[in-house]
Amino acid sequence: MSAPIPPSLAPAGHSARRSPRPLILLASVIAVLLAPLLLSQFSVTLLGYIGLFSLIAMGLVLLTGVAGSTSFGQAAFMGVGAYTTAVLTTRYGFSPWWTLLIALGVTSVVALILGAVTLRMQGHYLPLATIAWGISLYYLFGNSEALGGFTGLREIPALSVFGYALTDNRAYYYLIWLCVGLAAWGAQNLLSSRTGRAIRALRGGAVVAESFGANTFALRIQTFLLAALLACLAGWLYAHFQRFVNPTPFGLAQGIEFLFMAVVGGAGHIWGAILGAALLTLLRDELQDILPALLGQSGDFVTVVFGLLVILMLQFARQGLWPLIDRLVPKGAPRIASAPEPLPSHPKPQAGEELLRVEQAVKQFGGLRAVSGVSFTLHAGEILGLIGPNGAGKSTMFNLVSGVSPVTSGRVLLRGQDVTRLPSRAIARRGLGRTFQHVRLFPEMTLVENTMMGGYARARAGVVASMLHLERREEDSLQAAALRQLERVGLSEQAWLQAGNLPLGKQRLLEIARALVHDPVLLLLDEPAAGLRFNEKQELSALLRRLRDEGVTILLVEHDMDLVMNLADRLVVMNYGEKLAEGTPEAIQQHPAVREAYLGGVA
Ligand SMILES: Nc1ncnc2c1ncn2[C@@H]1O[C@H](COP(=O)(O)OP(=O)(O)OP(=O)(O)O)[C@@H](O)[C@H]1O
Repeated sequence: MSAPIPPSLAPAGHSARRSPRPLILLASVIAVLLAPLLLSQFSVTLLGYIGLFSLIAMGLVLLTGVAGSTSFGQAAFMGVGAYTTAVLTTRYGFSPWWTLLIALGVTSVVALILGAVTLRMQGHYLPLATIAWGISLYYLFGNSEALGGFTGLREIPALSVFGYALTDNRAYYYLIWLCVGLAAWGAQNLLSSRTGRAIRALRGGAVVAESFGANTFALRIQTFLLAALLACLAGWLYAHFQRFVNPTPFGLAQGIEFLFMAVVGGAGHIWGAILGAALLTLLRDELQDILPALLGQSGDFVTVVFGLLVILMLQFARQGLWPLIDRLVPKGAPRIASAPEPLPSHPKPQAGEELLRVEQAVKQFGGLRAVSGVSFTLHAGEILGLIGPNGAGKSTMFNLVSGVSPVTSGRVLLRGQDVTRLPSRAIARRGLGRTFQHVRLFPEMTLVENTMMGGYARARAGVVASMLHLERREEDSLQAAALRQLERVGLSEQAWLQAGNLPLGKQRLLEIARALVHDPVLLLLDEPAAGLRFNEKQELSALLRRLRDEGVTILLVEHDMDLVMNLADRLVVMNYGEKLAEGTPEAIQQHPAVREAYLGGVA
């Protein structure tokens, strides 16, 4: 069945004119193709290095810029690729094309082991771990006699393609830039896909991505693996380009420089990786002659300059240089599919069906009982308000229901199924959608992209299908679902604007649209009226009432008594972690214990 998009959803805020971007891309490809014919041998070699470093910086864009996991150890993965082929070709006579497969395999094993051990680390522990393995692998290369020690391995054979030996730097240049082109295409595809959006969401913390049903640890591992494989490919190409390897280019200093490339170019942008690699490689080439002459002494002053450059970038252009360039070129109008397939939906509950049952839930934080034996039920088509004074345990209860933190004892059942011990992504996949007390959107992404994130669990395409752009139909369906929910919450006019441009009230509506794309059977709203103005609160009330009338079931944690009393069908009142009362808003307003403990003069 096709689901046409209403004409009212035509994209606003985009240029109707043709974007020059395809032409610029074509001109860049032609420039890359012609460069070896016009430039000196030295310049072609330099461009070859830029290509190699671009591959590694692209991996870092995905890993660090997009997924938010900082790595100083990518040079070590380049070393794994280079040394694997160096040893196998020089010592054992393997064909280089076989060694590519073996190197990718070895890198996968190393990356999966390192990733499994280190990627669970939070904060600064992960970068420290990447430094540790960067140093370890460097000394492993240097101290192993089998790997040629610090003097390295020589006479690595040239690659040959269809019997034609690539002994000329120009031929390598084309091979390297073919790899760069394919990697950039795949990475761009990935970033604009369902998986790419979930990887982007990792920066917002695991709780957000898990609330869409994404397995954040698996996403981190996949991104880590991808970055490692790109570095390995660069290392393999490097070994056959140089025909010689030693440990120096795979040390920590080089790992840091790769990170600089990504930061300077624009750590969140694939093209920024190429820009950063080009700028720093060309700058190093120029400065290593100029600086010693200028300063009258020899030494690695280039790294000092790079360090200062990165500090300045972090101070004045934290997103790197690419966004500054990108802003100058207008974007084309987005493509809107005309008749996409609908996405799979959760089976709809019967009116009045018991959706949620919380039985004697207890949450203990050390000596504090934040939730103490609370029970309640929620039926399909209801709005249930969870209220109570500050510190009463509402947010903790919200986290127990959504699986963000496990109960100490008691049970939570969703549609009759025990979900007590399930992680939040599994509960999300059973039909729970949620918003956050402090809005957790992605300000640089459009409203449509933000909303599409919510449909993660309703689509299937993984990393490989996304990189090869085989998920187009699914993407169309996700986009159509996102546009429909944006219209439902009244944001279709702004659909193609960046979410960061919205006032808080609209951002809260956008979070609701994102949760609705998930097709929730139960919607959890955590203080949706917090920080809203009077008009915005009225808009929110009207929307929630409309959603209830359309059959959406809502559990609402809210401080605004006017809003909650007028909206909720029933209320559960918590105080000091316990359930104080339960009933209709009218009954609650008359409840003596509630009046005394909480409502005071409001009732
Ligand atoms: N992770 C935690 N570790 C320790 N104590 C916690 C933790 N989370 C919450 N608490 C404590 O549990 C109690 C209940 O907190 P909770 O945030 O659930 O209350 P609340 O009703 O949502 O309050 P508010 O309306 O201010 O958001 C508080 O005393 C709080 O300090």
